[in-house]
Amino acid sequence: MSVVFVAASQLPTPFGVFTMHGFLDEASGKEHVALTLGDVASGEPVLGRLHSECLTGDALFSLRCDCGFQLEAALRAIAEAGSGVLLYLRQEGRGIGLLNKIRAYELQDAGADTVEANERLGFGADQRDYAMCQPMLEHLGICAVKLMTNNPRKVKALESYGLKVAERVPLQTGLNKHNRKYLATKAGKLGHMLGNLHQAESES
Ligand SMILES: Nc1nc2c(ncn2[C@@H]2O[C@H](COP(=O)(O)OP(=O)(O)OP(=O)(O)O)[C@@H](O)[C@H]2O)c(=O)[nH]1
Ligand SMILES: [Zn+2]
Repeated sequence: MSVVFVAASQLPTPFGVFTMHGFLDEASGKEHVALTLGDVASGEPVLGRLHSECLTGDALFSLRCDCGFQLEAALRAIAEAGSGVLLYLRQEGRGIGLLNKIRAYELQDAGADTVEANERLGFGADQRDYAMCQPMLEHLGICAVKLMTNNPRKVKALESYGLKVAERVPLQTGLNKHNRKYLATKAGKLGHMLGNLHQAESES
């Protein structure tokens, strides 16, 4: 896989001033981003998140999923820790793309769950691969992470690329009445570890 670093700049956010590193995956043409804060290349495990693109949740305030809430919580946690990394991966809709995700939402509006909807459209339940993470993290000098995720596939994927996941840090936030079924399906069919899901349902 050829993932090349292109440029880096500052990215001030409400949580802190991150450094934004831009990468091009030459095979797919996808443009990925890493946000870092503090010293991430010390060799010690850094707080990290692999965040898959969700235009609807990350930018359009959608309550159908938990993505936007997780993005904010992860950046906040990194800022509080004083160092860490968030890889923003352009694998929208668990890899099926935005327009197909809207097709899948249409099927979900008619009663399908998130997995059934993908399958009815001829896709796998989760088509993501995380191969781009290895060269991105290597460029940043990161070999070990404390990974903020509820998704065991992300842990396995990083380990399969020779990266060390020193710890899994649960990232449960943003439960509301619109995403309750979606999150239950993630736990039931996709293996997400969402044991304390019902602790903090927010009104929407
Ligand atoms: N196909 C499809 N994709 C969805 C749906 N809801 C959210 N997504 C996508 O699912 C992905 C969620 O990614 P992440 O935030 O990395 O979350 P995750 O794999 O659930 O694991 P965590 O690390 O625990 O958050 C994003 O790419 C979203 O666009 C849906 O109903 N159908
Ligand atoms: Zn989402």
